[in-house]
Amino acid sequence: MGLAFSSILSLFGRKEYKLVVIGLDNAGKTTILYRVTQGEVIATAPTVGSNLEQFEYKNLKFALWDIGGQQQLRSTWSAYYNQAKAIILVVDSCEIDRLDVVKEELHRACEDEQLKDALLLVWANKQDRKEQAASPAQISAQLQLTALKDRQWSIFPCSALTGDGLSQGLDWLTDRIS
Ligand SMILES: Nc1nc2c(ncn2[C@@H]2O[C@H](COP(=O)(O)OP(=O)(O)OP(=O)(O)O)[C@@H](O)[C@H]2O)c(=O)[nH]1
Ligand SMILES: [Mg+2]
Repeated sequence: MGLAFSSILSLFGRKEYKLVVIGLDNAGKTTILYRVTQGEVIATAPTVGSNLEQFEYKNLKFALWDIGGQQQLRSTWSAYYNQAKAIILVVDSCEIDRLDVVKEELHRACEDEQLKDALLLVWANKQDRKEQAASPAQISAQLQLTALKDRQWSIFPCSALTGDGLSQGLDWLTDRIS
């Protein structure tokens, strides 16, 4: 049965894994999307709706969904969760004032039945702003990541501008998928 299934998969091409990027407005989600899929930093405008890009990493195929993070758009996030292999939470590490709101949104997402088996990767973005950026440990504590039960999660510092930390996050994901 397993063999037959894998032959069918190879007939129609390799499986594609769905990743959904969430986070508050201005966190850097769209910048990360294009950094990861095109390898460059592009000028962004606030996302209304979503962006979808496909990419390959370590021989795995991914569909990366980036959703608008403005307050009035957050109720639409769950419409993207179906079949997601992982949720990627992008946090602006310099916006410590809004970590409480991030925490609420994250814990709401984690309670969604559609995400019960999804991996959680947290990118503590904007670490290039060294003076202002909170550390992953501080962000992890504020978001109460250790309170997430039955969930594989990890947090990585990163900068969409410099590209630092993005491959470490993707490595963590692919190690758990392959
Ligand atoms: N310094 C710094 N700025 C960043 C970084 N990543 C993104 N930005 C800037 O943050 C701003 C918002 O980036 P976006 O990628 O549009 O943010 P978003 O999360 O997609 O926002 P919404 O679409 O409104 O949800 C832009 O001015 C980016 O250039 C980073 O790593 N470091
Ligand atoms: Mg955006």
